Amino acid sequence: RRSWAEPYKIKVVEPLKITTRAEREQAIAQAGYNTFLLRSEDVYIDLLTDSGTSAMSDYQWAGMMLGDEAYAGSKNFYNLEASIQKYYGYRHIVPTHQGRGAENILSQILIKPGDYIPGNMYFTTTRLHQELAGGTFVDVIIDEAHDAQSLHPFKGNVDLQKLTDLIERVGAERIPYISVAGTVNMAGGQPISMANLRAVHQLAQTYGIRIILDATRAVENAHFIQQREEDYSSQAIATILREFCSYTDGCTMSGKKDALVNIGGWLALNDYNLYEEARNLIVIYEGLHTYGGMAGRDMEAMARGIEESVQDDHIRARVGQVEYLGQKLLDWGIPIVVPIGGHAIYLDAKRFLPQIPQDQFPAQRLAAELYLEAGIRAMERGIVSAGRNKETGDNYYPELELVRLTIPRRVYTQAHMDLTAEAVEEVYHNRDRLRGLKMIYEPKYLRFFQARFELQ
Ligand SMILES: CC1=C(O)/C(=C\N=C(/Cc2ccccc2)C(=O)O)C(COP(=O)(O)O)=CN1
Repeated sequence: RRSWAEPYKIKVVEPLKITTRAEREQAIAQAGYNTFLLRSEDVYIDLLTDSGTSAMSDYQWAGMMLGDEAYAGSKNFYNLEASIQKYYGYRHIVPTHQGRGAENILSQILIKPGDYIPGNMYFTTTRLHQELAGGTFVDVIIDEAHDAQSLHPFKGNVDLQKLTDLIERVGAERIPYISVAGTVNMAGGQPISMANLRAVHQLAQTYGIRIILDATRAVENAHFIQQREEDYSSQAIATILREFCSYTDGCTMSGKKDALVNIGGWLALNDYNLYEEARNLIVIYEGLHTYGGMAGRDMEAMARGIEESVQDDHIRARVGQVEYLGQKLLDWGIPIVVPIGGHAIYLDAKRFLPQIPQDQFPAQRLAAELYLEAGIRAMERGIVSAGRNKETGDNYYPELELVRLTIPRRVYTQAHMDLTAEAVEEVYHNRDRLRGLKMIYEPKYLRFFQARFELQ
């Protein structure tokens, strides 16, 4: 079997600074042991997020020079609208500056206080916007998704019994929509199968309940459908994506992931009346309905990024790089979430650091240690990210206590992956000496972004 290589060559590079351990000890202490508070210049390999960190192509950069910065009616908006309609299949498009812009508008037009929004595992910003609109998120994902070691090929699947139970308990009129994410970030970038989404669609139709897709990484989800569902093994990614979206009534989108841009997003809706409401809120929160918080050049880059993102060679290489890193770690016995996800490797901090109780933030500690070891920045995806129950104020104690090594698209080489694997292995080798953290500053919302910690 011939090795695979990236379907692109590199034309522009950004030199990276390599720091000393002493410099990193100072930097992480000043950052309160929170990788979000590190300066980018103090980071060697930045695996914090795949959001907004991808490299654009020459085709996209050329598009940046074609920015029509007219306040209203920019031609780049119509190019973007056409690209979304072509590849995602939705009828009406409302541009937003990024995913949260779409989540804010969607929540305001669809959620009433006392509503329930079922979804396949929570996502931090999505759930917060649902709660700010007076809704309650209800997790209806299959149980296997909460088990880091389960090899279920589609851990993003909805448990139809859990969904039915909720609908029977609260009534369909209290459920403005079902929130489906493909892939599921907090479960480890895990896909939902086409068969399951089709079944959710059929169930939703019997109750007259809408489905809104979080399409942020739906192209990666299409890759797993192509690889793991036999009916789709010979279908193109673009074809799979269109069918996937056709089972939903609209989507929120962070273009900063699949769509290969540094800023951008949208809210897509098939229902004209909902679109009209969303379009009216855009002029309050995002600007005009033909730019939604983006410059013309950003819309052009995203229109072109969408086209590139659905190419089979691109997505195979993208997910292939994640699999390459994950397989190395599995071969060395490092505990990670399986199956390997689409955009990141998730270290299982519960198994990595069993000596640290969850309320001393093992994933937070592990992310800090990886930075100290090699200047590699990862993200805590455990108890700190899970936050507090909005009613009781108690910490959530999630099954999954993870450190996410998130791979930006078209940025790092295989050598960076090799070095990352070696650094993780080194930390694993010395893991017994690590102790917990205590939180010394806790923000009210999405605390993981700005919280500060000290060594126990
Ligand atoms: C599935 C999904 C996402 O992953 C997503 C953003 N992800 C991000 C960025 C992020 C957001 C919140 C906490 C930490 C990191 C990621 O690092 O994974 C958004 C919001 O989009 P936005 O950032 O453009 O507002 C909606 N849905």
